[in-house]
Amino acid sequence: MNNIVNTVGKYLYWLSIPRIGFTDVLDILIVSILFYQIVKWIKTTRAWVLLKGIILLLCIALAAYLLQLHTITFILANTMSVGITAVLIVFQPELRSALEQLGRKNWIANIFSTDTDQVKEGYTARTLQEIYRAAIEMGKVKTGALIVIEREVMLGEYERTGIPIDGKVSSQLLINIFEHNTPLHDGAVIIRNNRIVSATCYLPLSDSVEIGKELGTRHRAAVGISEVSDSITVIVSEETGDISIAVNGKIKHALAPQEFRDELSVLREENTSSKKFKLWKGLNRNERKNRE
Ligand SMILES: Nc1ncnc2c1ncn2[C@@H]1O[C@H](COP(=O)(O)OP(=O)(O)OP(=O)(O)O)[C@@H](O)[C@H]1O
Repeated sequence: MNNIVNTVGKYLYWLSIPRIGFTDVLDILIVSILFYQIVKWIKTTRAWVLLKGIILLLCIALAAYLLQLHTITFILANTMSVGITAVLIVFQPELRSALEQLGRKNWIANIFSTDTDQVKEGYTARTLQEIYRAAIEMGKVKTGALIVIEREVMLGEYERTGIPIDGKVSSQLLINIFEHNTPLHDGAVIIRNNRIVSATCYLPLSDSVEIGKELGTRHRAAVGISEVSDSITVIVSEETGDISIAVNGKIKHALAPQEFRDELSVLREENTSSKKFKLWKGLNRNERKNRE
């Protein structure tokens, strides 16, 4: 009898609810906020894609371990330690900018803010139509233009190199910005959430050898930004009036109007397919705003 009571007592001991003090709650709260802030930051950088890759690798490592696949477990365990050093080197610019922001940020306001201006709303058909119309018009008269359309990866550090605009996207505004001999025509325009956020932005230049020799720094800058982000960049050549698109480190040069329209429509499809659930509210709100 005593034995049974002792055994049950042992199990009940493990089942008993531990005492939670104020410091434990504070501890969990701080860790949760930190974790949330880190994930939020990662989501706005190209490290997000990498994080998904790391999670996949961890799943494979776990499966290999459970299935006793010793060689795969050994290889993954060893590459991961080297991988961490590689990640620190590759993402050195992002880490540096995060640490710089740490010093600049108003932390209390940031932690408790709903951060509504950071919410991605998705591009409306109207915005894409305005960009299309502006590029075609500028191409006809050979006005050089560089239009970066932000997607998941935030382009804040490039936006800060330019002059803030915060204007609704319209073909007239874009044409006006890139008009020769005006103060805003040099550099790139960045578009976020159907608004032109900044003009005269300086973009990183690509050193890819795949870019044709006939293409100069405007095209290199477009490819450069597409290498460090998931943005889509529209380039209008001042020399030829050709319209090109840079995406994922590649340039699609001298597009026909229909090809250009199709390339832009990718942004619209993103809203209506993969992000349907996440964005439907924001999209409607945005469309309503645009109709007003
Ligand atoms: N790093 C950069 N970031 C943003 N804009 C840039 C950058 N480098 C160049 N530009 C823009 O490109 C213009 C120079 O274009 P350049 O003639 O060298 O390029 P290109 O690719 O030959 O284009 P185009 O066919 O229009 O002549 C600059 O005046 C500036 O507006």
